[in-house]
Amino acid sequence: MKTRIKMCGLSTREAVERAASLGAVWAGFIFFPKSPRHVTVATAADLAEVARRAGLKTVAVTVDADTEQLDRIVAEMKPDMLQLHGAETVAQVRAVKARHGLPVMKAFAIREAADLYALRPYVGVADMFLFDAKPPRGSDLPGGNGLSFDWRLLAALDPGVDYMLSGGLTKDNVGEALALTGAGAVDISSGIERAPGIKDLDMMDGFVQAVRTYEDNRHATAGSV
Ligand SMILES: O=C(O)c1ccccc1N[C@@H]1O[C@H](COP(=O)(O)O)[C@@H](O)[C@H]1O
Repeated sequence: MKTRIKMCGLSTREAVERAASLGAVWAGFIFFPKSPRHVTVATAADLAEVARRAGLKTVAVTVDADTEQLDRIVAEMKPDMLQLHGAETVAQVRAVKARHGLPVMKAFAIREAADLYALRPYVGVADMFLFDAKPPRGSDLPGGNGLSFDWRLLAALDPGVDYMLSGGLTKDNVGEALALTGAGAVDISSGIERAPGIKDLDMMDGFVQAVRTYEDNRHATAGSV
């Protein structure tokens, strides 16, 4: 099966259209004012419309958002999925799902094996998981730091857990990340930027090409005797 790709932190029509033409599945929009990728709800609503028309699913990325903020994002942007990238509790995930009737992807920051225990109570509640690196000390950003974690830790995961691998992925390391984890979906933001918050269309091309090259090589190896 083809690796599903989410391109996150999109803030221009060009980047959204390129993500679609490259066959990405999801376009992510960041609602976190301290992020260089932050977009207003109005901008996200416009870009989400472009994304939908181009066949992309849209993801609203929020960090410990309150009810009022989520209500507004859902009403105006009409996302297909909510990515909760803060310290949202199981009860909050359940409440968000009940209120909005949308799938929720809960993000977890991973540095060591024990960090994976945190997701246990969310299994069966969150629709999908996202694994990112822990932010460096003093960082204002809970995600989008361009840092990766030890992908081998995911070997301990229950194979039934549907997740997206993220954190510091680039065209140069995504093949190794996929080989080590067997992830079915990847999420990239900084690795397709020429400067914080500025997506680079050539880097977007390069990333997707690297994913597809990995898949072609894997199939070729599997087919050889
Ligand atoms: O990208 C951001 O600025 C951001 C801000 C707040 C929460 C999440 C954010 N991004 C998410 O971070 C990961 C990894 O990004 P990167 O490839 O390492 O830059 C990704 O899931 C984004 O959705």
